[in-house]
Amino acid sequence: MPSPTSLPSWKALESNYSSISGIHLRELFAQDPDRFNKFSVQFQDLLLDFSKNRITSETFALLLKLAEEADLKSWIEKMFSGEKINETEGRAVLHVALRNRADRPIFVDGKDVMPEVNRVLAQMRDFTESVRNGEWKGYTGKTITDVVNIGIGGSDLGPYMVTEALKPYGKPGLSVHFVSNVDGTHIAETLKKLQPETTLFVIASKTFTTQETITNAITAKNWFLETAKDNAAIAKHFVAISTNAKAVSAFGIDTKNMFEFWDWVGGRYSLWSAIGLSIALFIGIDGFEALLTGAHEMDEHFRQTPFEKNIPVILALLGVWYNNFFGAESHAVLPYDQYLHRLPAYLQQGDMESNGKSVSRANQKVDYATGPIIWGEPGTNGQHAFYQLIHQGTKLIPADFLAPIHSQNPIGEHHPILLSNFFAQTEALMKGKTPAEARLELEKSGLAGDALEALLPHKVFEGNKPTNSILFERLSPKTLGALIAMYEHKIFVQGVIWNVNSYDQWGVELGKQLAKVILPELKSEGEVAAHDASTNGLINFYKQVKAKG
Ligand SMILES: O=P(O)(O)OC[C@H]1O[C@H](O)[C@@H](O)[C@@H](O)[C@@H]1O
Repeated sequence: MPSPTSLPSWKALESNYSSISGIHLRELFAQDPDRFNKFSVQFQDLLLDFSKNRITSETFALLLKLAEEADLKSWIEKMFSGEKINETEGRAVLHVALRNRADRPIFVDGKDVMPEVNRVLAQMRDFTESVRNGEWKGYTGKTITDVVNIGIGGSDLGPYMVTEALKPYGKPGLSVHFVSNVDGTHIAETLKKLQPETTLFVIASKTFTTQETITNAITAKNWFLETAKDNAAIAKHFVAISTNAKAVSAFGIDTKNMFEFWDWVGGRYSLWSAIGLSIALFIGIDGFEALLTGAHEMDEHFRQTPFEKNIPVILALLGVWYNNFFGAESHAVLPYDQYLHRLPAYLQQGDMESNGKSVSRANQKVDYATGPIIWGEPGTNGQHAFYQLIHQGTKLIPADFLAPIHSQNPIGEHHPILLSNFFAQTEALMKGKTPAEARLELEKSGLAGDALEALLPHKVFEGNKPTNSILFERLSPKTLGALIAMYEHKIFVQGVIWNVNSYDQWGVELGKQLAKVILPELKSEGEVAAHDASTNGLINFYKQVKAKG
């Protein structure tokens, strides 16, 4: 696979960029009344309007050509057929198998993975149903009222984001909590609200070696045993989700209370696996399967739809366009749905851990930009915080706006007000306000002369800011599944174009290694001198102040 910058379409995009970068989106809309129809796609209840992007038909055709030249079609087939496309770890990448509702056989090392996937799903069904219907009892015979998922990264962000997003579908009387941070405050504040006899801990860790998770799990176990005083009671209150049975039983959880998944499931792509147990406990297994169905249907759309109508492909190509040709460094995710408040945080791991790479699949340092910085907040909160910079700052921030047509809480005028802000912001970002328009407004307000001239430049909005608008009927489990899969495939496509392995994460290792060295130093006597002056200084300052008590 050659560097993307050597592809003919890349060169053509460079000259396309030079010819269109001076054109305003206003002009593009004025030139073509059909622009919305041309640059929007509908898939089931979801509409993607990408017409407010700085592209012409020629740009779009060249971007599609880039996908062809990057051999995207065959990469998609490689992923879906279980090829080991995570080369640095020698693993297949098969989150699509977890939601393969068609049960199409998928082979890894000559073995169909589907029977195992279905076995664990059935195990999840039995378990979650018995907890939810009260058959599963705590050690004193009480039903479970609280589930605490202990995990971090991919073993936290997905289930947390989804249970927040699907709150209206949750079982009354059953609460889910998430503890991820090794900061003792996180678990302490969570446990304050809970009773050991009615709490179920779900210890979620692919490797079951993650320091944060094991530390939190031990604290949870100690807290539980302080009251229960009987190791045998653990079986009723602790279950594990992992690929590492040995470590699970070493921790003291019976492997019959373990839900398995496999090394071909990446952490940040694992909410579809048993890692989704807290989701299934909260919304029920049928709701969880609806989430899988939504994702599966997006998978099929991605696999089978020509690129020009393929939503993840289009989103990915537009991202490449701004990242590599306009030099945009970040991408904002702006959900106009309070239930999606954790979506930006979830996609930070999904996208940044996947494509935050600088070595190519050919093991060479890349000389072009790869994954963007992902950030965002729900609308309208963001409007009153950072939109100023998007509108009038010096940086180009492409953004995704997402919203449901129907609110889950249709109270008074709230939802039309929310959506009017969505539409107004994307319009304002696109159109801006010209100096002539700003002048007219100021004149109407009675301002004139020097005062007007001084204020005028501050009142001008350049506009020409690109946005994607993603509307869907309502935030159901199925639609949410489709939305998440849409972003997963967007990330995949970008990884293919940038020629990086989106499925390893070596960048998380160095800090872990160094923390292991420093932890004993924090506990030992005397000053440390083994590090650089800054690190020594910080550690020794900590030790001095700590010693004072
Ligand atoms: O599920 P685990 O094994 O505890 O890993 C939790 C997280 O650890 C690291 O930060 C990375 O490898 C992440 O991708 C992963 O999600």
